[in-house]
Amino acid sequence: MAYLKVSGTKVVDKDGKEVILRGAGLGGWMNMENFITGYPGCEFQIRAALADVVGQEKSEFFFDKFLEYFFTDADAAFFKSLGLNCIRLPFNYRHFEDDMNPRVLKPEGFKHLDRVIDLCAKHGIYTILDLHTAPGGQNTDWHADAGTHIAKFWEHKDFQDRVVWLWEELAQHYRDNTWIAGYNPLNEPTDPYQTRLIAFYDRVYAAIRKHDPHHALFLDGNTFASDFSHFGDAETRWQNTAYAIHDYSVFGFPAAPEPYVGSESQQRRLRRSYEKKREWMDQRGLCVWNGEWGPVYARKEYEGDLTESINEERYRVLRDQLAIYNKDRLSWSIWLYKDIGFQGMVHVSRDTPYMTLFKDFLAKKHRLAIDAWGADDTAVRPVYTPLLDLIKQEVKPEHQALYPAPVWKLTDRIGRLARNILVSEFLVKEWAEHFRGKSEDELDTIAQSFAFEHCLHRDGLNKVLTDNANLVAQENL
Ligand SMILES: O[C@@H]1[C@@H](O)[C@H](O[C@@H]2CO[C@@H](O[C@@H]3CO[C@@H](O)[C@H](O)[C@H]3O)[C@H](O)[C@H]2O)OC[C@H]1O
Repeated sequence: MAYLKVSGTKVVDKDGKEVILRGAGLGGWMNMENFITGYPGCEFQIRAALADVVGQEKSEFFFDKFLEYFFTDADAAFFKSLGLNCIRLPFNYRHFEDDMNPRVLKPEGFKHLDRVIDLCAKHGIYTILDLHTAPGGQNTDWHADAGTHIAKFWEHKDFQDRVVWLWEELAQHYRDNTWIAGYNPLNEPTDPYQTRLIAFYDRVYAAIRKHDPHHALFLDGNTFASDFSHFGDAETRWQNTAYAIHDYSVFGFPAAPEPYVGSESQQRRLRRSYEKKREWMDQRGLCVWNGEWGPVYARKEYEGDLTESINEERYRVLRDQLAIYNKDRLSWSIWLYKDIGFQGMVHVSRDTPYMTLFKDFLAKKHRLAIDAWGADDTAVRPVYTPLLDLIKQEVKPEHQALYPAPVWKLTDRIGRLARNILVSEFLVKEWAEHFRGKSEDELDTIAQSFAFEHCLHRDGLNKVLTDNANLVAQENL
């Protein structure tokens, strides 16, 4: 088999035939995330806390088992059966490099990544490798696993040097694997000055190409993959490269300004926000990949009787987004394949050992709104309103919109710092304490909760995806 390539606006195979990549992201796996796997804060915090409670060896055992069960042959077979052909694989740099031992490759990092790439290949599924975290944090959010809202990656050359080094290692390891559709060197950068991102991309491009002239690159726009306005003529320096937008629509989230009914003006808004993100590529005839998109879903335990109607509305957003993408023959990767029940195509059943163990804790997390993604802060809003009012009163309006504004409003910033970073931090130990005294067998059973066999399917979402797969197959879209 030969490598896929980017040619003009398309991804093509060796015969120049267009291949539209349609799939999902394996978030929460080699880069764990709070709302996906159910812990508070960031991955580095819960890993340290679990080691404190059960010891380093048992903690490593648990996480290794978690990585194993999270994606197996059964997952790949199911994924393929939905008519999808590509999985984006987000991973945390810490699997490959220790902060206390920089630039020394940890070969064990390849264990599960290689395994899943091969499993996917066996089922005819392409993969895209996504470095989802970088030393210091390349963006302001929890999924950069830095524990802070300041993206230090942009301020320390050494952090950037380390990522360039890591991609050289990865490129050497994967250069011959034709089932890898390409590399996505940095998830959702937020560089407040914009220019440092382009300089970094120039460096990482050259570093990868030194070892691997074949694989396509998928480069995210700045500010959570939404803004290419400062890319200038950079595309002239980068060959075999596609550009990644992340096309989340506010209509797919609890913060939607109004119920989504698919009205003309709502559809126009969906399309406008998508077109704005891809403007730079369209002006230059470049290839676009939508690396993340998709609504979150209501849950019976929180939204009660409204659950089904809310979710029907979200499926409608999904269908309308897909109609837009089909028209443009867009390659996309929906967020997300598996989780504990908020956004995934499959989710861990509530009667598993993990979900039973954490039932009350998860309810508390929800009440305190300590995960940022799709948060419902109703129960705690009165606590934070005085802080918001104070800032509004005391800070000049022109100083209130700190980057990444306008994507982050003032309320988002307060929520991120006060709830998602500060309050979360206090709950890390409580999460880890649930494991105290557990034997290896018990830890294994808990980790097994994430296995495909113990997951339920989000049928509404999967039906939209398979209907779409049938449609595009019939109509050659
Ligand atoms: O790991 C993923 C992560 O990659 C993803 O990041 C978020 C993407 O959306 C950001 O906000 C959106 C920016 O564009 C506006 O148009 C949308 O309305 C916003 O939702 C957000 O700040 C990022 O954290 O999110 C999910 C993680 O699991």
